[in-house]
Formats: sequence, structure tokens, C-alpha cells
Amino acid sequence: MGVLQNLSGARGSMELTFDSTSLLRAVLVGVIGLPVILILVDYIRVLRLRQKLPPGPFPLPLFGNFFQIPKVKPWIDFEKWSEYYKDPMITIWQGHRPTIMCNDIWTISDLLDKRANIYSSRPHMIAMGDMINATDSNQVCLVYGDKWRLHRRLMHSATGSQAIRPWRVIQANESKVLVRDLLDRPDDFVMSVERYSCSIVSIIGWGRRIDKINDYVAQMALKSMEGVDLIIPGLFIVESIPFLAKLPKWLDWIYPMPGKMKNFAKHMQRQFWNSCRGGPRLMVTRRYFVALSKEGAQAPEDNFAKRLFKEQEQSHIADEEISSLTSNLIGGGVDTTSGTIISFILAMCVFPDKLKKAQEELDQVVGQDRVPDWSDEPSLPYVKAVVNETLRWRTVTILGGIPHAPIQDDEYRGYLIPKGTPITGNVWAIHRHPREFPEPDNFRPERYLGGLERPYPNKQGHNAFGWGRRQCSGQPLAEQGLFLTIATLLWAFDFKPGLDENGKEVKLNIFAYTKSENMRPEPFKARFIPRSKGVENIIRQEATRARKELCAYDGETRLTMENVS
Ligand code: HEM
Repeated sequence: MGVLQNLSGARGSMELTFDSTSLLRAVLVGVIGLPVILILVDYIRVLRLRQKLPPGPFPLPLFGNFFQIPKVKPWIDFEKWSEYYKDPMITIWQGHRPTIMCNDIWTISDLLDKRANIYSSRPHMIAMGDMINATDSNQVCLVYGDKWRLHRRLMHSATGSQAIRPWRVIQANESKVLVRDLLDRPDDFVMSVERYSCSIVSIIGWGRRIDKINDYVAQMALKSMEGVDLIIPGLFIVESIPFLAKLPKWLDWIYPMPGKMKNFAKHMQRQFWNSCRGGPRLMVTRRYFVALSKEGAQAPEDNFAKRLFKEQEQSHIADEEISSLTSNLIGGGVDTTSGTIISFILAMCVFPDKLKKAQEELDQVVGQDRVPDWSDEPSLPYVKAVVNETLRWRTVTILGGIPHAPIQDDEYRGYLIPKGTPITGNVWAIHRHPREFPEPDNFRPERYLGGLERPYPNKQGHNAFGWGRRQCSGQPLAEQGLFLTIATLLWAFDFKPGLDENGKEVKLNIFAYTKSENMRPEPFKARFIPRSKGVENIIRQEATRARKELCAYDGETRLTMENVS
């Protein structure tokens, strides 16, 4: 009996040992083996798919080309890779997802313009879409379909070619105020340009003018600009390993929120964090823009917010969508317009012969006794060419804004382009291709004078505003404003490089640009010298008159991120 008891006891402990070993093995297989098998299967799929796609650097399992893509200005390397692989299209892998980078205008135009019925959607984006709750509610990220059409129609009611006429007066008046600001505070010229761009979209959006450089809305606009970098391929590992975005808050230490995203919502980082990680769906920035729009809807003058709230009853658009539509005026229109004007100022300091030619045209058509206005536009081809050349020479949206994606598998030049693949135009390479633009870094408005100098797939001769049906919704507004502002600035000033501490002119570098996807010149010194005493007097008189006319839009907002959270 005792022996039997011992035996059975021994068997029990053997069973126990056997059970715990197999359990351990099963756990090990589950925890290590299964993910390894899944990663291998996935990698085999990537390698097979890779054979059908345009060439590109060899991807690693799980990470793709994440470690090969430079974290600073990758567009320069994308162009070099395209030369190395002798193909205008290259494939880069963000984890197991391919992105196709087009480095040549004819290729990208074949896809995004000629096959626009297929290539007008957006890819699924993690950092730029899911993590900021924009995928289903922001026009910029919406897939091709009815919701996107509705958003685009609504946006065009504020910024489309039919809608922009009434904004001419506002843009002309704000340009005059800008010119006076540059005269009085030349060292703050960047901030003055930003105030100007922000004020125009704020009047259109909420019926409220931005008067001060440090206005709260302007500050928020500039902070939120960092959001555009969420789109740069290879910058955020979360695009390669999307599940990192879904980690609960207590696992922050595994994948801390990227610094750029923190800055994006600096004031309300905690709330922002919550919304990204399964917390309240409505981000505080959204709430802020909803509140700003509700406040705008009460403004005396007609504005976009007012019309959207009226439309809400008919189209049942959610508050979130109103917030994204109005905030896109800022997200789309401030940094882009400001960056273009700052590049124009740099070009005028560095290429004085072009400045002189434009001024000769202005003197002939307008004279020096009045400021140019919209009626002069047809008679100022050189000024128009300066605008186009600025947009080409140093395009702000250096990777073409947001990638497009096809709604079905497609084939092009023998390559497969799978449904949903991000297609990006490397504007850095496209706008500097010597075949279309000989001596591309030379600022030459003549490229656009009397028709295009070289063949190009569109009449405009550049793609600063993107491609096909997703082309920038604000293009008519931006072009109208850029013409008025650039004409007024050319009429008013001789632009010269600033002076150093010894009173000598500084040497300006036309390649010193920021590393953002919305690139702009690194800070530089410039002088704004009125062309004559008479011109200076007119600037001051016109600015005073313009400021009076803009009074209708004066007003303060009491709203801050803090008090809407
Ligand atoms: C110089 C000024 C501007 C430049 C260079 C610019 C550039 C771009 C680019 C490259 C795109 C992506 C196009 C594509 O996907 O093919 C875009 C889209 C967009 N832009 Fe602009 N933009 C400017 C001004 C504006 C302004 C003033 C607004 C609004 C007030 C605006 C609102 C938008 C919107 C809403 C989209 C998304 C279009 C869609 O997905 O349907 N932009 N912009």
C-alpha cells in the first residue's frame, strides 16, 4: 500500500513535470515561434511581391527599408536611388507595405492624371490618419468616394475658382498691410508673412481677422504645421509596425509618442494622447476648431463656418467634419502660402536681374503712382511667370502633399501596382529635372513666358498643387493671393540681402532649406528698400485705407485649447 502510494505519488509528480514542461514549450512556441513564423511568412510574401514592383533597396523582415531611409530630407536620396536603379519609379518598403516613389513627371502624370479614375484615393495612413483620428473625417485623408466628394464640394464653396472672387479685395488689402509691416519691421518679415496668410484664411473660415503676429489662432496654426511631417516615408516606425499605435497607455515606454506628434498638440498632449490610444474619440484640437467654428458662425459677416453649420442640417455632417474642414483652411493654406512668399523674397535677393525685369513691366503697366490690382493681371505676364517660377523653383510641398493610392490593382510598364499602394511624387526630383528645367536651381521666370519653354504634361508647367482629382482644393485661392501679394511686393521694394554686424551684405544660400515636408528657407536676413519716397508714401496711405476696410473683420476670440478641453 505504502509502495503503491509512493509509486502513484511519483507518477503524479512526473505528470506534473511533464505538464509544466509541455506548457512551457507551448508558451515558448506561442510567444516566440508563432510571431517568428508569421514574420517569415509575411517576409516571403514581401519578397515575392517585390519581384513584380518597381526596383528599390532590399527590404528587411518586419522593418522594410525603415533603417535605410534617411531621417532628414529623404527626397534627396529617393532621387539618387532612382538614378541608381535607372528607373523613374522606385519602391520603398515601410514594414511590409510598399510605397512607390515617382521621380519623373511623365510617369506620375500617366498614373495620377491620365488614370485619375483609379488613382484618386488615399492609402491607409497610421501617423497622419489613424493616430490623429483623421482617416474617416478629414478631406485630405478620405478615400475616394461620396464622403470625400461632399467634403471637396463644401471646401470649394469657400476656395474654388467660383468662390474666390469676393476674397480678392481682402487679399489685396492684406497684401498692403503686409507691405507696410515689412517696411516698419523688416527683421520680423517671416512672422509678418505668416500673419498675412493666416489672416486671409481666418477671415474666410471664421469671419475674423488676425491682427497681431502673436495672435492665439496664428500660434496654433503654426504649431499644427508640424503635423505635415507625419507623412514623410520612413520617419515614423509606426508606419512599418502599425500595431505600435494601438499599445495601451501603460506601455508608453515601448513606443513613446514621437516628438513631432507631441509638438503637434503640445498644449493638450495628455488629451491628445488619450484620443490616440483609445480614449475619447474627439481630439481636443477638433473640439477647439468646432468651438472656433461655432463662434465664427455668430460673426456678423458671412463665412465658411456659418455656411457649414447651415449645411449640417441637410448633409448631416458631424461636428468632427466641420472642425476638419475649417481647420484645413489653416492646415492647407498658411504654411504653404507663407513658405512660397518667403522663397520668393529669397529669390529676389539672390537674382536681382529678375527683380529688375519684373519692375520694368510693372512700371510700364501700372506706373509708380498706384498699387497694382487684379485688373492688371492680364497685362503682367512676367509677374505671373515670377509666381509660377517661385512655385516650381522651391516648391513648398516637396513630396507632393499626401500620397495618392489606386482603388484597384493596376499594371504600368510591366509593373504591378497593388490596390491601396501609396504613390508619391518626389517634387524635389520632378521640379529639378534638367530635361524639363535646364539649370533647375537658376530662378528663371522666362521658363513660363509666352508658353512653356520645354514640353510638360500640363499647361501650367509645374505640379506645386499636386495631381489629378486630388489636386489642391485651395489652388485658386492660393494663386490669386500669390499674384496680388507678389505684384504688390515687386512694385514696392528693392529686395537686398541683409547686413552683418560689420555692415557687409550677407551671402545667402539658396539650398539652405528646412527639413520639413512643407519646406521653406532657413532663417535669413533681407532688406526691403522702398523704390522711391513716393512709393513709400503710397504704401503708408494704402495700408491705412486697407486696414480701415478690414475693420469689419476685427474681433477677439476667447477660445483657447485649455478652455475647450
Ligand atoms: C501655395 C499654396 C499651396 C500649395 C503649394 C498647396 C499644395 C497642395 C498639395 C501638393 C496638395 C496635395 C494634392 C494631391 O494630393 O495631389 C494639396 C491638397 C490640399 N490643399 Fe493645398 N496647397 C496650397 C494652398 C492651399 C490653400 C490656401 C488651401 C485652403 C484654403 C489648401 C487646401 C488643401 C486641401 C483641403 C487639400 C486636400 C485635397 C484633397 O485631398 O481632396 N491648400 N495642397
